[in-house]
Amino acid sequence: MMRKMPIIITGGAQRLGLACAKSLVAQGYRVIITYRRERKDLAELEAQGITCVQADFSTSSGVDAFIDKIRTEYSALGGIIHNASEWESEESSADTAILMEKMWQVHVFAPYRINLAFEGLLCAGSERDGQSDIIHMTDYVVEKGSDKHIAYASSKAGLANLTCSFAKRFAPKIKVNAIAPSLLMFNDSDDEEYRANALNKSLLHKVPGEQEGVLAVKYILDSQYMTGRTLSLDGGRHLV
Ligand SMILES: NC(=O)C1=CN([C@@H]2O[C@H](COP(=O)(O)OP(=O)(O)OC[C@H]3O[C@@H](n4cnc5c(N)ncnc54)[C@H](OP(=O)(O)O)[C@@H]3O)[C@@H](O)[C@H]2O)C=CC1
Ligand SMILES: Nc1nc2c(c(=O)[nH]1)N=C([C@H](O)[C@@H](O)CO)CN2
Repeated sequence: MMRKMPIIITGGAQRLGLACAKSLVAQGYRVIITYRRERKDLAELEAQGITCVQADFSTSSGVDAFIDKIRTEYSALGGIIHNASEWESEESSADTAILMEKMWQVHVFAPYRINLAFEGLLCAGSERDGQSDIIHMTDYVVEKGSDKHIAYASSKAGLANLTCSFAKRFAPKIKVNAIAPSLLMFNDSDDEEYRANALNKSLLHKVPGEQEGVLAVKYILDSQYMTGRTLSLDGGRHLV
C-alpha cells in the first residue's frame, strides 16, 4: 500500500541510503534524506523530488536541531529509516574512549531521541496511511561481535535492542523493525585481497550491492504483520 506521508532516510546522500531514496521516490513515495557533508549532487537529488535536510547526529544539539526542524515543517511522517552510520575500527582510532562515545552517539543516542520525539508525527502518519514504520539499519555483527570493530558492533547491538523496545512501545500504530546486513557493498578503499577474502565469508560468496538492502526496506514497508523483528541479509555467513 502506497504511503502518502513522507519517509525520512538518515545518511541518505550515498550508497545504501541513496539507493533506497531513489527507489522509493521512483515508486511514488515522498522521501526526505539527511546528509552531514555538503555534496555537489544535492541539487540534482532535489530535482528528482528528494528533500535534502542537513543534519549532524554527532552531538546532542545536532540531534535536537534536526528534531526541531522536522517537527516545525511536518505534521505527519510515514516512516523513518535510521541508516546514518560510521564504520570505524579500534585500529583507526586515536582514542577508544572517544570511539565508543561516537559509535553510541550516532547508532543509539540519535535513533533513541528521534524515535521518542517523532512518535506523534508517526502516529499521525499511521492515521492517514494505515501504518507507519521505523527501520533500524543494524549489522550481522550484532549476532557474532567483531574483533576489529568492537565499539561499532556494541553500538549496533544497542540499536538492535531499541528495535524490540520501540516495537513494544509503539504498537499497533507504528511497526519497528531492523535490517542486519553483512557485506552488501565494498568501500572504494577496500583492496583486492580484502575483497577476495570477504567473498569467502559467506556461503553464497556474493557482494549483492545496495539493491539487496532496498528490497528488504520495501518488504518491511509493505508488510502488514511484522514488528520487532530483523531481516538478516548475510549470504549464509552465520553457517560458514
Ligand atoms: N555497506 C555495507 O556493506 C554494510 C552496511 N551496514 C549498515 O547499513 C547502513 C548503510 O551502509 P552504507 O551505505 O555503507 O553507509 P555509509 O558508511 O555510506 O554511511 C551512510 C551515511 O551516514 C552518514 N553519517 C555518518 N555519521 C553521521 C553523523 N554523525 N551524523 C549524520 N550523518 C552521519 C554519512 O554522512 P556524510 O557522508 O555526509 O558524512 C554517510 O553518508 C549503515 O547503517 C551500515 O552500518 C551494515 C553492514 C554492512
Ligand atoms: N556505516 C557503515 N557500516 C558498515 C560498512 C560501511 O561501509 N559503512 N561496511 C561494513 C562491511 O561491509 C562489513 O559488513 C564487512 O564484513 C559493515 N558496516
